[in-house]
Amino acid sequence: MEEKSAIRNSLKKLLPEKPEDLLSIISENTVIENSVLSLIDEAVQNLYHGNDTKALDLCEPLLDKVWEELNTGYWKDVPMCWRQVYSLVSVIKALSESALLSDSSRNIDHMTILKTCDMGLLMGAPILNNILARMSREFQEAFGILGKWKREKTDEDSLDFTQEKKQKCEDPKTTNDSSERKDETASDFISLPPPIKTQKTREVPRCSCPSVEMFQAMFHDPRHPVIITDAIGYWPALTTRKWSIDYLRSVAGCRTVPVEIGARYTEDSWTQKLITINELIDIYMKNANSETKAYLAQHQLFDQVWELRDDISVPVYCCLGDDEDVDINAWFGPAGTISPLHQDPKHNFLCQVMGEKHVRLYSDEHTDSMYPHQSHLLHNTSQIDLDHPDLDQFPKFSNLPCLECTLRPGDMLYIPPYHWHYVKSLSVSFSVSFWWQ
Ligand SMILES: O=C(O)CCC(=O)C(=O)O
Ligand SMILES: [Fe+2]
Repeated sequence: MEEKSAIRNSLKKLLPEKPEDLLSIISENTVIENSVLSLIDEAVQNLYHGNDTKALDLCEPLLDKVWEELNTGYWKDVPMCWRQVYSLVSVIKALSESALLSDSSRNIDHMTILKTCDMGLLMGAPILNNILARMSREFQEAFGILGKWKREKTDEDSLDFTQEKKQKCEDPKTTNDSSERKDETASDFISLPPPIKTQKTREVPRCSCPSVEMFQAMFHDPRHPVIITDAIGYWPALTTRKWSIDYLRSVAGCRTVPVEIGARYTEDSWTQKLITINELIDIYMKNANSETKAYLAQHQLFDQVWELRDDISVPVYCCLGDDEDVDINAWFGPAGTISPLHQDPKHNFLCQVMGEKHVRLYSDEHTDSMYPHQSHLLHNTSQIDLDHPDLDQFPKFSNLPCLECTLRPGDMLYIPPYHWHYVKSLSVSFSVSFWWQ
């Protein structure tokens, strides 16, 4: 009982002092109807006056109303104020739930509250210096969900590896080690896409931690893919808090995330759903050949789970662009996930943290021979299925030069803007991509 009220109090400390300050995130001339505004006002007043039951009961109809607004039309056209209100009501809901943890008639447990925070983080827009991310961190810590990896800053966290950085670029044929494929869960064999004999295929070159100037002169300006080695080895994710299935469960297992369900996003049966990371692991990762693939793909997990953000760093080379504006995405899934041949508009560092991935690359100079889909939604994706290439249907593709590689933990692949890429995981895999420009 005491522990529960301690949790509630530590969460309440994150709130602004006065109800007006919480309400101030809604701008004066908003499109939100007065009836909704007065419900929000009532919920906030009840929360600040300790009427948690009343505050919580007001949240359900409010969230239903906002949900409807969020799901009308295209996501990009949804007015930002509705997303902010979704976050605001999620804050009220999570706080009043935390106060009612001991109320046996309510059936609220730690998962209920984390789910409320996550729904706000996923559907809402950040408010009050990302209060929902701060609340979920506080909540996980207070509830002891962070387990044995509970954060403790050590000197090793800030280890600087610069002294060890060697500047040398090598031919991949001589440096590709034959390290064995290791993987913690299923190790069934995942087949590579068939080689296309008419294409001249080379390995992506590897370069050990070049200086920024050297990277710019050799790869960035001429826009050549390269695997930079020895550049991210100091990340806590690869050292002190070495990521593993157990570690991810411990830090983020209870968190709700969007996953893609289906072999690849070009298929009709492909869909998305919200599940916890524990469910992703238990249901989809234990059997590599499981019929249905689930992939936590292109998700800004690090804005949601701050503990994981502390385990990685933005690569130094991003200073060649606007390093304030880097999109960091997580890609976590079982063996056999496929990102079909596609292109993205920004520079990319695809960093491998757990497991292995096979990548094929084609230069943007050959876009004419890549047969992009006609539809607006898939115009950045090729119609060519690399796992079953049909060269009669796509003849111009047959003679293109191809680059390929296998990414292993510690590898950082530079993909220049608009370079076509196909990615298949060969084991349970976690990659982090940095898109920058
Ligand atoms: O790792 C993957 O499955 C795809 C990564 C990707 O397409 C990207 O980082 O742009
Ligand atoms: Fe991509």
